[in-house]
Amino acid sequence: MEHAIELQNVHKSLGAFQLKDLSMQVKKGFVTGFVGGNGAGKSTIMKMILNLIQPDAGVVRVFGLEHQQNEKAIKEKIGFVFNDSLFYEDLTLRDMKNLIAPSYQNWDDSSFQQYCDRFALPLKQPIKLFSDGMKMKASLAIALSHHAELIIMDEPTTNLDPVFRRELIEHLHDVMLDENKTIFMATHIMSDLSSLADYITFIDKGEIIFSKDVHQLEEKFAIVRGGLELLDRDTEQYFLSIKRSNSGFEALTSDYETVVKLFGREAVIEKANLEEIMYYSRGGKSSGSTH
Ligand SMILES: Nc1ncnc2c1ncn2[C@@H]1O[C@H](COP(=O)(O)OP(=O)(O)OP(=O)(O)O)[C@@H](O)[C@H]1O
Repeated sequence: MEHAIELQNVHKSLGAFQLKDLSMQVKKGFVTGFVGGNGAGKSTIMKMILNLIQPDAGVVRVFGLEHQQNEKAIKEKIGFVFNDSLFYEDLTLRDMKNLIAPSYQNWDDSSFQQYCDRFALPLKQPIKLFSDGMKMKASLAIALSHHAELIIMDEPTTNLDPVFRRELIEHLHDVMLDENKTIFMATHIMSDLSSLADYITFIDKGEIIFSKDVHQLEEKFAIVRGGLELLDRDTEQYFLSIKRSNSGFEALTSDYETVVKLFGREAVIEKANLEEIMYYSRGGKSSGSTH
C-alpha cells in the first residue's frame, strides 16, 4: 500500500534535540493521531513533512514523492492547520483567501464558499475579530478548498473550548466520511482521538515508541499490578515497561490475553486507556524490560 507519509532513517539535530535514524509511516485514507509529551519532536516532524525544515540525513516522502524533485506537486496535496494563526489578521477572510488561492492549481472557490457556510465563517470581517475556534475553522476551510489529500494538523484543538473542540472533531468526521482524505494530527487531547483516530503514533524524546491500530491498543494493552514476587525473567518478557515500588509493581503489557492466563487472580489486570499507555511507555525501553 502506498503511504501518505513515509520517513526513512531520518536524522535531524536542533540544538540539544535529536532525531536519530527515525522511520515511520502514515497510512493513506485514515486518521492517525500523533501523540507524545512536550518537546517530543511532533512539530519538528510535521515541519519536515511540509518541507519547512529539511532532515540532515534520510528521506521524507509524501505519497511516494520526495520534496526535492516534487515541491509543487506535494504542496498541492497537503493542507495544514496549525495551532498558531498563519493569517494576516487585519485582512478579511475573503481577502486572505484571494491571497492564498492563486498559489494552488486546484483551488476551488465554490468548495471554499461551502465550507465557510458549513463552519458559519463571516467572509467580510477582519480575521482579528475571529475567535480561536473560528480561526481554526478558517484554516481548515482553506486546507480543504484546494482538494488536499493529506491534512496535517498541529494541535488544532488546544485553544478551543469543549464545545468548539467537539464541533471541529465532528467536522473532521464528516470530512473523512465525504472524501478520501488522510489526516495526520498532533494533539495532547486524548479524548479527541478516541472518537476520530484509526491509528496512533507515539513519539517520546525523538523516538517512535509505537504506531498502532486504535482497536489493537484498546484490546491488547493493559496495566498489571501485583506483588514483586510475580516478576522473574520469564514473566517480565510480557511487559513493555515496569515500575517497581516497595509495595509491588505496575507494568504495561501489549499482550492482555496471555497475561490474564499467566497471572489469573494473582494480579490486578485492567485494560489501559491511551493516557495510561503513554504514561507507562514514557522513557521507552529504559523504563523497564521490553520484548
Ligand atoms: N530551531 C530550533 N533550535 C533549537 N532547538 C529546537 C528548534 N526547534 C525545536 N527545537 C527543540 O526540538 C525539540 C522538539 O520540539 P518540537 O516542537 O518538535 O516538540 P513537540 O513534540 O511538537 O512539542 P509540543 O507538544 O510541546 O509542541 C524541543 O526540545 C525544542 O526545544
